[in-house]
Amino acid sequence: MIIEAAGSKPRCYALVPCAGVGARSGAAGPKQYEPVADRPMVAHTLEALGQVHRLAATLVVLAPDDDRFDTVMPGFEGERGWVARCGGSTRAETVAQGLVALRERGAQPHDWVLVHDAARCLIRAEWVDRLIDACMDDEVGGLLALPVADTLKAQGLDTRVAATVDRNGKWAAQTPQMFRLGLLAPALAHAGAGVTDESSAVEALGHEPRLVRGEWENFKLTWPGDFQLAERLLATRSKLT
Ligand SMILES: Nc1ccn([C@@H]2O[C@H](COP(=O)(O)OP(=O)(O)OP(=O)(O)O)[C@@H](O)[C@H]2O)c(=O)n1
Ligand SMILES: C[C@](O)(CO)[C@H](O)COP(=O)(O)O
Repeated sequence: MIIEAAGSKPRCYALVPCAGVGARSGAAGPKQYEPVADRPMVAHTLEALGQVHRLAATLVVLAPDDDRFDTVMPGFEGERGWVARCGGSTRAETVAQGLVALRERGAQPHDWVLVHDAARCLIRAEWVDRLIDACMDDEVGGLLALPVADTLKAQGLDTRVAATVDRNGKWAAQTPQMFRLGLLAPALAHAGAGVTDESSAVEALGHEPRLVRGEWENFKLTWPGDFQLAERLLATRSKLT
């Protein structure tokens, strides 16, 4: 259990892992800088997070040799926008290093950290607010996720079906994932570099994070075709607003 310091209300910080290479995307460089609806993907992500008023600051964690962010996001760094060039070779390492950077910037163990993939650029402020509302008074924290809608197949040899897996009660994890800094840091240290999301690390310590309904549109741009889909969705949004 994280003890709250007397008189100090927990703050919420966003931590955006942005140090991947995008190997599955087919892009020539890191996919977070690929243009989507006329802007680099990460610009959409950070614009949405900037509209979440309960976030005290957003920390973007870049690869140590990143030379693109400052060009595509001039003026991002300031009171509510922080950058740390300490990304690792896996997402979990990037997030763990980002937590150290948050501590160096004054975040406390009882503060909440909302980890959100740079690659989920269709996130909306209202969905982040939904997660904060659901988790703020929770002991552990939680994540946006969606109940699995398709029938699930387990792969056997040569892409043949080995079994059909019961989809009942199964959810696909999205981000943001929201945990106290003082729980998430030791959870990631315990889980190691290969863990694919924050929730699994927290679960491995015996906790049961809260599942908060996400949105289909909050998908992660992973494969080449995802970029055209995101482009179409963003175009529809700008016509509506
Ligand atoms: N070493 C890494 C790997 C991933 N990420 C970030 O984690 C998010 C989700 O990861 P994923 O979609 O897997 O991104 P990539 O690792 O870039 O893609 P791929 O696995 O296809 O190489 C992305 O915002 C990505 O930049 C990161 O910060 N550091
Ligand atoms: C964190 C995540 O986006 C939740 O679905 C996902 O686990 C990231 O996985 P990846 O293999 O790094 O894309």
